[in-house]
Amino acid sequence: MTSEKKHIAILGSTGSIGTQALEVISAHRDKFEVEVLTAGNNADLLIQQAQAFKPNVVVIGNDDLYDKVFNALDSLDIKVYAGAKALCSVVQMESVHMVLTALVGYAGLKPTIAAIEAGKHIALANKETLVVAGDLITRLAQQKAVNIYPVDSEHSAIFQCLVGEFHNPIEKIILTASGGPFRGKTREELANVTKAQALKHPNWEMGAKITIDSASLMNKGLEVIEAKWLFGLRHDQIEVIVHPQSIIHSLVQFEDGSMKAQMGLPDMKLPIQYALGYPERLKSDFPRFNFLDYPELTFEQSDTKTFRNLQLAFDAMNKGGNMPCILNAANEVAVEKFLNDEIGFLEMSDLIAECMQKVSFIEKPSYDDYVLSDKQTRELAKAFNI
Ligand SMILES: NC(=O)C1=CN([C@@H]2O[C@H](COP(=O)(O)OP(=O)(O)OC[C@H]3O[C@@H](n4cnc5c(N)ncnc54)[C@H](OP(=O)(O)O)[C@@H]3O)[C@@H](O)[C@H]2O)C=CC1
Ligand SMILES: CC(=O)[C@@H](O)[C@H](O)COP(=O)(O)O
Ligand SMILES: [Mn+2]
Repeated sequence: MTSEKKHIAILGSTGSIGTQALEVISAHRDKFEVEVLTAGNNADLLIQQAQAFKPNVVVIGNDDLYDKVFNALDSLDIKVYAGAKALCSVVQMESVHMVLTALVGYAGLKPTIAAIEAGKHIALANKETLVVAGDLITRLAQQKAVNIYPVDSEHSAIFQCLVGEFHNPIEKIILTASGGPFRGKTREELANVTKAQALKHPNWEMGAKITIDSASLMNKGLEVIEAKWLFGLRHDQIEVIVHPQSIIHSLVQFEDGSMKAQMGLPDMKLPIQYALGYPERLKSDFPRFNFLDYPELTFEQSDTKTFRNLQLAFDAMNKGGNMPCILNAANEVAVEKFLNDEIGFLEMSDLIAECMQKVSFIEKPSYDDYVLSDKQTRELAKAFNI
Protein backbone atom coordinates (compact mmCIF):
# COMPACT_ATOMS: atom_id res chain seq x y z
CA MET A 1 0.00 0.00 0.00
CA THR A 2 1.40 3.39 -0.92
CA SER A 3 0.33 6.54 0.88
CA GLU A 4 -0.95 8.21 -2.33
CA LYS A 5 -3.71 5.67 -2.72
CA LYS A 6 -7.18 6.70 -1.58
CA HIS A 7 -8.47 4.35 1.10
CA ILE A 8 -12.18 3.89 0.57
CA ALA A 9 -14.94 2.68 2.88
CA ILE A 10 -17.92 1.42 0.88
CA LEU A 11 -21.19 1.42 2.81
CA GLY A 12 -23.51 -0.94 0.94
CA SER A 13 -20.86 -2.78 -1.09
CA THR A 14 -23.29 -5.59 -2.02
CA GLY A 15 -25.77 -3.28 -3.79
CA SER A 16 -25.95 -1.90 -7.30
CA ILE A 17 -23.70 1.10 -6.60
CA GLY A 18 -21.44 -0.85 -4.25
CA THR A 19 -20.69 -3.64 -6.73
CA GLN A 20 -20.07 -1.16 -9.55
CA ALA A 21 -17.74 0.81 -7.27
CA LEU A 22 -15.74 -2.36 -6.73
CA GLU A 23 -15.51 -2.82 -10.52
CA VAL A 24 -14.11 0.70 -10.79
CA ILE A 25 -11.64 0.02 -7.98
CA SER A 26 -10.60 -3.28 -9.61
CA ALA A 27 -9.61 -1.36 -12.72
CA HIS A 28 -7.57 1.14 -10.67
CA ARG A 29 -5.84 -0.84 -7.95
CA ASP A 30 -2.93 1.62 -8.20
CA LYS A 31 -5.25 4.47 -7.12
CA PHE A 32 -7.58 2.95 -4.53
CA GLU A 33 -7.41 0.65 -1.55
CA VAL A 34 -10.57 -0.89 -0.09
CA GLU A 35 -10.56 -0.22 3.63
CA VAL A 36 -14.12 -1.14 4.65
CA LEU A 37 -16.90 -3.17 3.04
CA THR A 38 -20.41 -3.40 4.47
CA ALA A 39 -23.56 -5.35 3.64
CA GLY A 40 -27.05 -5.62 5.08
CA ASN A 41 -28.09 -9.24 4.56
CA ASN A 42 -26.04 -10.53 1.65
CA ALA A 43 -23.36 -12.32 3.67
CA ASP A 44 -22.28 -14.57 0.79
CA LEU A 45 -21.43 -11.67 -1.50
CA LEU A 46 -19.78 -9.74 1.33
CA ILE A 47 -17.52 -12.73 2.03
CA GLN A 48 -16.59 -13.05 -1.66
CA GLN A 49 -15.85 -9.32 -1.86
CA ALA A 50 -13.73 -9.45 1.30
CA GLN A 51 -11.74 -12.40 -0.05
CA ALA A 52 -11.10 -10.53 -3.30
CA PHE A 53 -10.35 -7.04 -1.94
CA LYS A 54 -8.87 -7.85 1.50
CA PRO A 55 -10.27 -4.82 3.38
CA ASN A 56 -9.23 -4.11 6.95
CA VAL A 57 -12.80 -4.37 8.18
CA VAL A 58 -16.18 -5.69 7.11
CA VAL A 59 -19.56 -5.02 8.68
CA ILE A 60 -22.63 -7.16 8.26
CA GLY A 61 -25.79 -5.22 9.18
CA ASN A 62 -27.80 -8.27 10.22
CA ASP A 63 -26.37 -9.43 13.60
CA ASP A 64 -27.60 -12.98 13.01
CA LEU A 65 -25.12 -13.34 10.13
CA TYR A 66 -22.06 -12.35 12.18
CA ASP A 67 -20.87 -15.93 12.85
CA LYS A 68 -21.16 -16.89 9.20
CA VAL A 69 -19.05 -13.91 8.05
CA PHE A 70 -16.59 -14.24 10.92
CA ASN A 71 -15.97 -17.95 10.29
CA ALA A 72 -15.53 -17.44 6.55
CA LEU A 73 -12.94 -14.68 7.03
CA ASP A 74 -11.22 -16.12 10.10
CA SER A 75 -8.05 -17.13 8.29
CA LEU A 76 -7.65 -13.68 6.70
CA ASP A 77 -6.54 -10.66 8.69
CA ILE A 78 -9.93 -8.93 8.42
CA LYS A 79 -11.92 -7.57 11.37
CA VAL A 80 -15.62 -8.41 11.33
CA TYR A 81 -18.34 -6.39 13.03
CA ALA A 82 -22.12 -6.54 12.94
CA GLY A 83 -25.04 -4.16 13.43
CA ALA A 84 -25.97 -0.59 12.58
CA LYS A 85 -23.75 1.00 15.25
CA ALA A 86 -20.63 -0.53 13.74
CA LEU A 87 -21.25 1.42 10.52
CA CYS A 88 -20.78 4.66 12.43
CA SER A 89 -17.53 3.60 14.05
CA VAL A 90 -15.83 2.03 11.03
CA VAL A 91 -16.26 5.14 8.87
CA GLN A 92 -14.35 7.08 11.53
CA MET A 93 -11.23 4.88 11.40
CA GLU A 94 -8.06 6.87 10.83
CA SER A 95 -7.11 4.74 7.83
CA VAL A 96 -10.28 5.74 5.91
CA HIS A 97 -9.85 8.68 3.50
CA MET A 98 -13.20 8.67 1.75
CA VAL A 99 -16.59 7.09 2.40
CA LEU A 100 -18.84 6.00 -0.47
CA THR A 101 -22.38 6.09 0.93
CA ALA A 102 -24.21 3.47 -1.12
CA LEU A 103 -26.73 2.34 1.47
CA VAL A 104 -30.31 2.78 0.46
CA GLY A 105 -32.73 5.02 2.35
CA TYR A 106 -32.74 6.70 5.74
CA ALA A 107 -30.25 4.09 7.06
CA GLY A 108 -27.55 6.15 5.33
CA LEU A 109 -28.07 9.26 7.46
CA LYS A 110 -26.35 8.32 10.72
CA PRO A 111 -23.17 6.80 9.24
CA THR A 112 -22.84 9.78 6.89
CA ILE A 113 -22.99 12.17 9.85
CA ALA A 114 -20.43 10.03 11.68
CA ALA A 115 -18.12 10.10 8.66
CA ILE A 116 -18.38 13.87 8.26
CA GLU A 117 -17.82 14.39 11.98
CA ALA A 118 -14.56 12.49 11.60
CA GLY A 119 -13.57 14.71 8.65
CA LYS A 120 -13.93 12.04 5.93
CA HIS A 121 -14.71 13.15 2.40
CA ILE A 122 -17.97 11.71 1.10
CA ALA A 123 -18.82 10.20 -2.29
CA LEU A 124 -22.56 10.45 -1.93
CA ALA A 125 -24.88 8.02 -3.66
CA ASN A 126 -27.38 7.86 -0.80
CA LYS A 127 -29.54 10.83 -1.84
CA GLU A 128 -32.01 10.20 1.00
CA THR A 129 -29.43 11.58 3.46
CA LEU A 130 -29.60 15.03 1.84
CA VAL A 131 -33.37 14.84 1.39
CA VAL A 132 -33.93 14.12 5.08
CA ALA A 133 -31.38 16.49 6.61
CA GLY A 134 -29.71 18.55 3.88
CA ASP A 135 -29.36 21.63 6.08
CA LEU A 136 -27.67 19.74 8.88
CA ILE A 137 -25.40 17.72 6.56
CA THR A 138 -24.21 20.67 4.48
CA ARG A 139 -23.58 22.80 7.59
CA LEU A 140 -21.63 20.01 9.25
CA ALA A 141 -19.62 19.35 6.09
CA GLN A 142 -18.70 23.03 5.90
CA GLN A 143 -17.65 23.13 9.56
CA LYS A 144 -15.47 20.04 9.13
CA ALA A 145 -14.07 21.10 5.71
CA VAL A 146 -15.47 17.92 4.20
CA ASN A 147 -16.19 17.69 0.46
CA ILE A 148 -19.34 15.93 -0.71
CA TYR A 149 -18.79 14.52 -4.20
CA PRO A 150 -22.04 13.57 -5.93
CA VAL A 151 -22.39 10.06 -7.33
CA ASP A 152 -25.99 10.38 -8.53
CA SER A 153 -25.66 10.67 -12.32
CA GLU A 154 -27.52 13.99 -12.67
CA HIS A 155 -25.63 15.66 -9.83
CA SER A 156 -22.33 14.31 -11.08
CA ALA A 157 -23.23 15.83 -14.46
CA ILE A 158 -23.87 19.22 -12.86
CA PHE A 159 -20.72 18.96 -10.77
CA GLN A 160 -18.71 18.13 -13.91
CA CYS A 161 -20.24 21.15 -15.70
CA LEU A 162 -19.26 23.37 -12.77
CA VAL A 163 -15.57 22.45 -12.71
CA GLY A 164 -13.70 25.65 -13.55
CA GLU A 165 -16.89 27.68 -13.07
CA PHE A 166 -17.10 27.89 -9.29
CA HIS A 167 -17.02 31.71 -9.30
CA ASN A 168 -19.57 32.06 -12.09
CA PRO A 169 -23.12 32.32 -10.79
CA ILE A 170 -25.59 29.68 -11.96
CA GLU A 171 -28.84 30.93 -13.50
CA LYS A 172 -30.50 27.54 -13.27
CA ILE A 173 -29.93 23.83 -13.52
CA ILE A 174 -32.01 21.35 -15.49
CA LEU A 175 -32.24 17.82 -14.14
CA THR A 176 -33.08 15.27 -16.80
CA ALA A 177 -35.53 12.47 -16.03
CA SER A 178 -36.00 9.37 -18.15
CA GLY A 179 -39.72 9.37 -17.35
CA GLY A 180 -39.42 5.75 -16.24
CA PRO A 181 -41.29 2.72 -17.61
CA PHE A 182 -44.69 4.45 -17.39
CA ARG A 183 -43.90 7.65 -19.30
CA GLY A 184 -46.98 8.86 -21.20
CA LYS A 185 -49.44 6.69 -19.26
CA THR A 186 -52.69 8.11 -17.86
CA ARG A 187 -53.81 7.75 -14.24
CA GLU A 188 -56.38 5.16 -15.38
CA GLU A 189 -53.60 3.13 -16.97
CA LEU A 190 -51.39 3.49 -13.90
CA ALA A 191 -54.07 2.20 -11.52
CA ASN A 192 -53.28 -1.45 -12.25
CA VAL A 193 -49.61 -1.52 -13.14
CA THR A 194 -47.65 -4.33 -11.49
CA LYS A 195 -44.41 -4.28 -9.55
CA ALA A 196 -42.79 -6.39 -12.29
CA GLN A 197 -43.59 -3.62 -14.79
CA ALA A 198 -42.43 -0.91 -12.40
CA LEU A 199 -39.13 -2.72 -11.80
CA LYS A 200 -38.25 -2.60 -15.53
CA HIS A 201 -36.41 0.69 -15.88
CA PRO A 202 -35.90 1.61 -19.55
CA ASN A 203 -32.26 2.71 -19.21
CA TRP A 204 -30.68 1.86 -15.85
CA GLU A 205 -30.22 -1.30 -13.79
CA MET A 206 -30.51 -0.27 -10.16
CA GLY A 207 -31.67 -1.47 -6.77
CA ALA A 208 -35.40 -2.08 -6.28
CA LYS A 209 -36.19 1.01 -4.20
CA ILE A 210 -34.70 3.58 -6.57
CA THR A 211 -36.22 1.75 -9.56
CA ILE A 212 -39.72 2.14 -8.10
CA ASP A 213 -38.88 5.78 -7.29
CA SER A 214 -37.93 6.30 -10.94
CA ALA A 215 -41.23 4.79 -12.10
CA SER A 216 -43.22 7.12 -9.83
CA LEU A 217 -40.94 10.14 -10.53
CA MET A 218 -40.25 10.36 -6.79
CA ASN A 219 -36.62 9.75 -7.72
CA LYS A 220 -36.60 13.05 -9.61
CA GLY A 221 -38.31 14.76 -6.69
CA LEU A 222 -35.66 13.47 -4.29
CA GLU A 223 -33.00 14.61 -6.77
CA VAL A 224 -34.44 18.14 -6.90
CA ILE A 225 -34.02 18.37 -3.11
CA GLU A 226 -30.59 16.73 -3.31
CA ALA A 227 -29.52 19.35 -5.91
CA LYS A 228 -30.77 22.22 -3.76
CA TRP A 229 -28.40 21.22 -0.96
CA LEU A 230 -25.44 20.05 -3.04
CA PHE A 231 -25.27 23.22 -5.13
CA GLY A 232 -26.84 25.76 -2.73
CA LEU A 233 -29.64 26.70 -5.13
CA ARG A 234 -32.89 28.61 -4.74
CA HIS A 235 -35.97 26.56 -5.55
CA ASP A 236 -36.73 28.59 -8.68
CA GLN A 237 -33.30 27.68 -10.06
CA ILE A 238 -34.11 23.97 -10.35
CA GLU A 239 -36.03 22.57 -13.31
CA VAL A 240 -36.85 19.05 -14.45
CA ILE A 241 -37.19 17.94 -18.05
CA VAL A 242 -38.05 14.48 -19.33
CA HIS A 243 -35.37 13.10 -21.65
CA PRO A 244 -36.27 9.46 -22.36
CA GLN A 245 -32.86 8.42 -23.75
CA SER A 246 -30.88 9.35 -20.56
CA ILE A 247 -27.91 10.52 -22.65
CA ILE A 248 -27.78 14.10 -21.41
CA HIS A 249 -27.37 13.54 -17.69
CA SER A 250 -28.22 17.13 -16.69
CA LEU A 251 -27.40 20.74 -17.57
CA VAL A 252 -26.33 24.03 -16.07
CA GLN A 253 -27.27 27.43 -17.46
CA PHE A 254 -24.99 30.32 -16.51
CA GLU A 255 -25.87 34.02 -16.27
CA ASP A 256 -24.65 34.72 -19.81
CA GLY A 257 -27.23 32.25 -21.11
CA SER A 258 -24.68 29.59 -22.02
CA MET A 259 -25.63 26.04 -21.17
CA LYS A 260 -23.28 23.20 -20.34
CA ALA A 261 -24.43 19.59 -20.39
CA GLN A 262 -22.66 16.36 -19.51
CA MET A 263 -23.42 13.43 -21.80
CA GLY A 264 -22.67 9.78 -22.14
CA LEU A 265 -24.25 6.35 -22.24
CA PRO A 266 -26.18 5.50 -19.08
CA ASP A 267 -23.50 3.80 -16.97
CA MET A 268 -23.14 4.52 -13.24
CA LYS A 269 -19.50 3.45 -13.26
CA LEU A 270 -18.59 6.80 -14.79
CA PRO A 271 -20.05 9.05 -12.04
CA ILE A 272 -18.79 6.61 -9.38
CA GLN A 273 -15.28 6.76 -10.83
CA TYR A 274 -15.42 10.56 -11.17
CA ALA A 275 -16.41 10.94 -7.51
CA LEU A 276 -13.77 8.52 -6.24
CA GLY A 277 -11.03 9.84 -8.51
CA TYR A 278 -11.76 13.59 -8.33
CA PRO A 279 -10.02 15.81 -9.35
CA GLU A 280 -8.52 13.30 -11.77
CA ARG A 281 -10.42 11.91 -14.75
CA LEU A 282 -9.22 8.33 -14.78
CA LYS A 283 -8.96 6.35 -17.99
CA SER A 284 -11.78 3.89 -18.61
CA ASP A 285 -12.87 1.29 -21.12
CA PHE A 286 -16.59 2.03 -20.57
CA PRO A 287 -18.54 1.82 -23.88
CA ARG A 288 -18.44 5.14 -25.73
CA PHE A 289 -21.46 7.14 -26.88
CA ASN A 290 -21.93 7.57 -30.62
CA PHE A 291 -24.32 10.26 -31.91
CA LEU A 292 -25.17 8.15 -34.95
CA ASP A 293 -26.67 5.46 -32.69
CA TYR A 294 -28.99 8.15 -31.25
CA PRO A 295 -30.22 10.26 -34.18
CA GLU A 296 -32.99 11.65 -31.94
CA LEU A 297 -32.50 13.03 -28.46
CA THR A 298 -35.93 14.14 -27.28
CA PHE A 299 -37.35 16.26 -24.47
CA GLU A 300 -40.79 16.58 -22.84
CA GLN A 301 -42.46 18.47 -20.04
CA SER A 302 -42.74 16.38 -16.85
CA ASP A 303 -46.32 15.45 -15.96
CA THR A 304 -46.74 16.27 -12.26
CA LYS A 305 -50.53 15.77 -12.37
CA THR A 306 -50.25 12.12 -13.37
CA PHE A 307 -47.04 11.52 -11.43
CA ARG A 308 -48.05 13.26 -8.19
CA ASN A 309 -44.91 12.21 -6.31
CA LEU A 310 -42.82 14.75 -8.19
CA GLN A 311 -45.23 17.52 -7.19
CA LEU A 312 -45.26 16.27 -3.58
CA ALA A 313 -41.48 16.48 -3.49
CA PHE A 314 -41.56 20.09 -4.81
CA ASP A 315 -44.20 20.87 -2.15
CA ALA A 316 -42.04 19.32 0.58
CA MET A 317 -39.00 21.30 -0.54
CA ASN A 318 -41.00 24.54 -0.64
CA LYS A 319 -42.40 23.92 2.84
CA GLY A 320 -38.94 23.09 4.20
CA GLY A 321 -38.26 22.13 7.83
CA ASN A 322 -38.95 18.45 8.48
CA MET A 323 -41.31 18.10 5.49
CA PRO A 324 -38.74 16.47 3.17
CA CYS A 325 -37.94 14.05 6.02
CA ILE A 326 -41.66 13.19 6.27
CA LEU A 327 -41.86 12.82 2.47
CA ASN A 328 -38.88 10.48 2.49
CA ALA A 329 -40.07 8.24 5.34
CA ALA A 330 -43.57 8.00 3.86
CA ASN A 331 -42.11 7.16 0.47
CA GLU A 332 -39.86 4.42 1.88
CA VAL A 333 -42.89 2.76 3.50
CA ALA A 334 -45.02 3.31 0.38
CA VAL A 335 -42.42 1.64 -1.85
CA GLU A 336 -42.13 -1.29 0.56
CA LYS A 337 -45.93 -1.68 0.62
CA PHE A 338 -46.10 -1.51 -3.17
CA LEU A 339 -43.36 -4.14 -3.49
CA ASN A 340 -45.29 -6.34 -1.03
CA ASP A 341 -48.48 -5.94 -3.11
CA GLU A 342 -50.20 -4.18 -0.19
CA ILE A 343 -51.03 -1.01 -2.12
CA GLY A 344 -51.31 -0.05 -5.78
CA PHE A 345 -49.01 2.27 -7.73
CA LEU A 346 -51.18 5.38 -7.38
CA GLU A 347 -51.84 4.78 -3.68
CA MET A 348 -48.17 5.45 -2.97
CA SER A 349 -48.90 9.16 -3.56
CA ASP A 350 -52.07 9.02 -1.41
CA LEU A 351 -50.08 7.58 1.47
CA ILE A 352 -47.32 10.18 1.16
CA ALA A 353 -49.80 13.08 0.91
CA GLU A 354 -51.62 11.85 4.02
CA CYS A 355 -48.38 11.70 6.03
CA MET A 356 -47.40 15.19 4.84
CA GLN A 357 -50.74 16.48 6.14
CA LYS A 358 -50.80 14.64 9.45
CA VAL A 359 -47.26 14.46 10.86
CA SER A 360 -46.38 17.51 13.00
CA PHE A 361 -44.48 20.15 11.07
CA ILE A 362 -41.23 21.49 12.57
CA GLU A 363 -39.76 24.59 10.97
CA LYS A 364 -36.19 24.30 12.27
CA PRO A 365 -35.60 20.65 13.10
CA SER A 366 -32.66 19.35 15.11
CA TYR A 367 -31.17 15.91 14.48
CA ASP A 368 -33.44 14.45 17.19
CA ASP A 369 -36.45 16.06 15.50
CA TYR A 370 -35.55 14.31 12.25
CA VAL A 371 -35.27 10.97 14.06
CA LEU A 372 -38.68 11.50 15.68
CA SER A 373 -40.35 12.74 12.47
CA ASP A 374 -39.02 9.71 10.61
CA LYS A 375 -40.36 7.37 13.32
CA GLN A 376 -43.78 9.08 13.54
CA THR A 377 -44.16 9.08 9.77
CA ARG A 378 -43.31 5.39 9.48
CA GLU A 379 -45.87 4.52 12.15
CA LEU A 380 -48.58 6.49 10.37
CA ALA A 381 -47.59 5.20 6.96
CA LYS A 382 -47.58 1.56 8.08
CA ALA A 383 -51.13 1.98 9.40
CA PHE A 384 -52.29 3.53 6.11
CA ASN A 385 -55.29 1.72 4.66
CA ILE A 386 -56.66 2.03 1.16
N1 LIG B 1 -28.27 2.04 -8.34
C1 LIG B 1 -28.06 3.15 -8.98
O1 LIG B 1 -27.73 3.14 -10.17
C2 LIG B 1 -28.19 4.47 -8.28
C3 LIG B 1 -28.39 4.54 -6.92
N2 LIG B 1 -28.43 5.74 -6.29
C4 LIG B 1 -28.64 5.78 -4.84
O2 LIG B 1 -27.64 4.99 -4.23
C5 LIG B 1 -28.17 4.35 -3.07
C6 LIG B 1 -27.97 2.84 -3.21
O3 LIG B 1 -28.77 2.40 -4.28
P1 LIG B 1 -28.63 0.93 -4.89
O4 LIG B 1 -27.20 0.56 -4.94
O5 LIG B 1 -29.44 0.93 -6.09
O6 LIG B 1 -29.37 0.07 -3.76
P2 LIG B 1 -29.30 -1.48 -3.52
O7 LIG B 1 -30.58 -1.87 -2.89
O8 LIG B 1 -28.86 -2.19 -4.74
O9 LIG B 1 -28.14 -1.64 -2.43
C7 LIG B 1 -28.27 -1.16 -1.13
C8 LIG B 1 -27.07 -1.57 -0.29
O10 LIG B 1 -27.27 -1.14 1.05
C9 LIG B 1 -27.28 -2.28 1.93
N3 LIG B 1 -28.30 -1.98 2.94
C10 LIG B 1 -29.60 -1.73 2.72
N4 LIG B 1 -30.23 -1.44 3.88
C11 LIG B 1 -29.28 -1.55 4.84
C12 LIG B 1 -29.30 -1.38 6.25
N5 LIG B 1 -30.43 -1.03 6.91
N6 LIG B 1 -28.15 -1.54 6.94
C13 LIG B 1 -27.01 -1.88 6.30
N7 LIG B 1 -26.93 -2.05 4.96
C14 LIG B 1 -28.06 -1.89 4.25
C15 LIG B 1 -27.62 -3.47 1.06
O11 LIG B 1 -27.13 -4.65 1.66
P3 LIG B 1 -27.66 -6.14 1.30
O12 LIG B 1 -27.99 -6.15 -0.15
O13 LIG B 1 -26.46 -6.96 1.67
O14 LIG B 1 -28.82 -6.40 2.17
C16 LIG B 1 -26.86 -3.08 -0.21
O15 LIG B 1 -25.48 -3.31 -0.04
C17 LIG B 1 -29.63 4.77 -2.96
O16 LIG B 1 -29.74 5.85 -2.09
C18 LIG B 1 -29.97 5.20 -4.39
O17 LIG B 1 -30.98 6.17 -4.42
C19 LIG B 1 -28.28 6.92 -6.97
C20 LIG B 1 -28.11 6.91 -8.32
C21 LIG B 1 -28.05 5.69 -9.08
C1 LIG C 1 -28.69 6.48 -12.57
C2 LIG C 1 -29.33 7.52 -11.75
O1 LIG C 1 -28.73 8.51 -11.41
C3 LIG C 1 -30.74 7.35 -11.39
O2 LIG C 1 -31.11 8.21 -10.35
C4 LIG C 1 -31.50 7.64 -12.64
O3 LIG C 1 -31.51 9.01 -12.81
C5 LIG C 1 -32.86 7.10 -12.59
O4 LIG C 1 -33.53 7.47 -13.73
P1 LIG C 1 -34.79 8.44 -13.78
O5 LIG C 1 -34.37 9.61 -14.57
O6 LIG C 1 -35.79 7.57 -14.45
O7 LIG C 1 -35.21 8.77 -12.38
MN1 LIG D 1 -30.11 9.96 -10.59
